[in-house]
Amino acid sequence: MNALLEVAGLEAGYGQSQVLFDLDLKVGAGETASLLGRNGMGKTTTVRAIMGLSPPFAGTVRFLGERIDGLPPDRVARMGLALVPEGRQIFPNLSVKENLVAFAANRCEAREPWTLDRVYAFFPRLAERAGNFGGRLSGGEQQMLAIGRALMTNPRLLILDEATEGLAPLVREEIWQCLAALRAAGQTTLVIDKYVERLIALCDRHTIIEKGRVVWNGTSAELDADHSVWHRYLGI
Ligand SMILES: Nc1ncnc2c1ncn2[C@@H]1O[C@H](COP(=O)(O)OP(=O)(O)OP(=O)(O)O)[C@@H](O)[C@H]1O
Repeated sequence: MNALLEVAGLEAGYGQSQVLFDLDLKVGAGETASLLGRNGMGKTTTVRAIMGLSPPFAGTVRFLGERIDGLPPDRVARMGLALVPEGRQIFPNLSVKENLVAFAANRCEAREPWTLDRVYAFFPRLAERAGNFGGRLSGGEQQMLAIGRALMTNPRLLILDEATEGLAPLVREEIWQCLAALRAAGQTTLVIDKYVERLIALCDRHTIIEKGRVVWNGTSAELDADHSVWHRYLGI
């Protein structure tokens, strides 16, 4: 696999408290990958370490073959990584349009970059609500805005942390469809979520962590075929 992101031997945590141990993770160019695990197992910490938000204690994070561990978050973002964080964190007092243009860039030098018009075509609901404050949107619209804002940076790698959390089933389905469309468009994506069946349908490969360590990784076909893994590590 031609790895776009390659995490090796990652150890990270908060202050004296170590959360991740010798964690390896790869995402190939053009792949959609998932990071799975029960609550509190270290998924968000992994993403924070990749993005430079929680500098690793040890290990390496390579992006396009270059070391990015230890770089500040803005440098990591400029390399072409974009995070849609847990809780969305859109700007409530900026309009939809202002949220979208705030960090616009063409990080991956795409021939057909994401622009305001393209994001509006992808999420017509955002076009309808262009002048509304972010804080006045529904949960699903806020999630679309968070994804649209990340796409406006034209990321080489899009990371979504619990993008469907707290959404009604129909709205959740809209987000899954949007992720499938991004995959079809060739977007490389790392998805953290808990809906295994939807992730199997969406993703190429999966990594499961427990107590900060990788306990399983494999393809969708392998995860689909072994429900004992779901039971053992995901409590399903
Ligand atoms: N800011 C922090 N300071 C100290 N400990 C933290 C902090 N954030 C998370 N932790 C701890 O790190 C561990 C891993 O948390 P993390 O948020 O990475 O898990 P997660 O797998 O993303 O779970 P969830 O699905 O609940 O978000 C947990 O024990 C958590 O209590």
